[in-house]
Amino acid sequence: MKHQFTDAGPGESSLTGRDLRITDSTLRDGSHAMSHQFTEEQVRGVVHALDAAGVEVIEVAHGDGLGGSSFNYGFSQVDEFDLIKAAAEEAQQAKIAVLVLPGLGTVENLKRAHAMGASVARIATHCTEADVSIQHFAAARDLGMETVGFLMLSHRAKPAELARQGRVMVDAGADCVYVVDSAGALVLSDAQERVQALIDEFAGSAEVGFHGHQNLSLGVANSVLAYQAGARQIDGALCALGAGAGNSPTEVLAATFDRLGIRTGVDVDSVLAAAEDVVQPIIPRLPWMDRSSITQGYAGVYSSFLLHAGRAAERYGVPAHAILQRVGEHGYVGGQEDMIIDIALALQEEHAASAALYEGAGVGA
Ligand SMILES: CC[C@H](O)CC(=O)C(=O)O
Ligand SMILES: [Mn+2]
Repeated sequence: MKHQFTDAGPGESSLTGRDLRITDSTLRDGSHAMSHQFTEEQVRGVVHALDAAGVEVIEVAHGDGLGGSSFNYGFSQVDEFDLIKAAAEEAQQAKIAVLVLPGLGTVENLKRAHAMGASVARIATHCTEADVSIQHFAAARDLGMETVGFLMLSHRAKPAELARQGRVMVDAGADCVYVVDSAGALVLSDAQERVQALIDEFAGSAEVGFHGHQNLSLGVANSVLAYQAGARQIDGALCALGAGAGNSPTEVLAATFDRLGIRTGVDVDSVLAAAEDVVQPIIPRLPWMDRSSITQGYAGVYSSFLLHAGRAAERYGVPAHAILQRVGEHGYVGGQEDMIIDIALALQEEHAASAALYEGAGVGA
């Protein structure tokens, strides 16, 4: 059954006649791939192009959400509140969204983002920890913001458990809850079953969204399956700019849904131009499915760990994909970035020990 939005309200569009809302996260998830170095000029250019293409929600923040700029996660070049303000000034019709991870971003950060012009609060927790979002939903609703819950690393919870966690967010005030495939680890029916479980649980009382990553190259296919299961909010990023192998490319989502006759309200030609003319020239490295990012999808590792693992690999002389494989085996979650160093040191020690053994045995002498 197709869902039609009619009038503006929380979770709804002021546009009529579209079946699905695309939220673009180039300026938030893409911040991971940019090592959080977006400038105000770049933000204005991307917002202008997305807005003109008809994208209705544009997320802007540090890659790890409000308050993420830090030694542990990486410092932003420009204060995210200045970027949010610039985005809100630039947007003619699009809403500006922000992401908050309770424990990292605070209610005070949310209030400040709202004062800068953000009107959608996306509140993210690990997929089994939805209860830590409750006061943030209350604060967002008090501010009159549209509210979206983000259940991260959704592959780590079975559909029924994810639905229970989604219920916690809806009861706390979420207008929509996303199945977030942070590791790009969900394979087709895995994504669809999780979306379906939330749809059944909410029974129309809240929407369901899907946020994909390309580590196994399934972001767009999973998004289509999510739509077919009932998701009505789908995330993307121009040129796939996002953590790991990147997000589902917004321009591919727009083109694919258009070919399926599913209306997104996004003009395909304009969004293709936005990707090629505005984003491609400013990014140092296109997200790609290489050994490390595929390992993330395969082993179920948080996409934002990619560049942290790359830096540790360089520093300690061990392969990034080996670090990520082990992160997957340990099941580390967002916030445990420092364990990447621990693993790199352990791998370095193991390599040194096996090299000594090799030499001691006279092999290669
Ligand atoms: C660190 C927040 C994270 O990047 C949120 C997200 O986009 C995801 O979990 O995929
Ligand atoms: Mn993401």
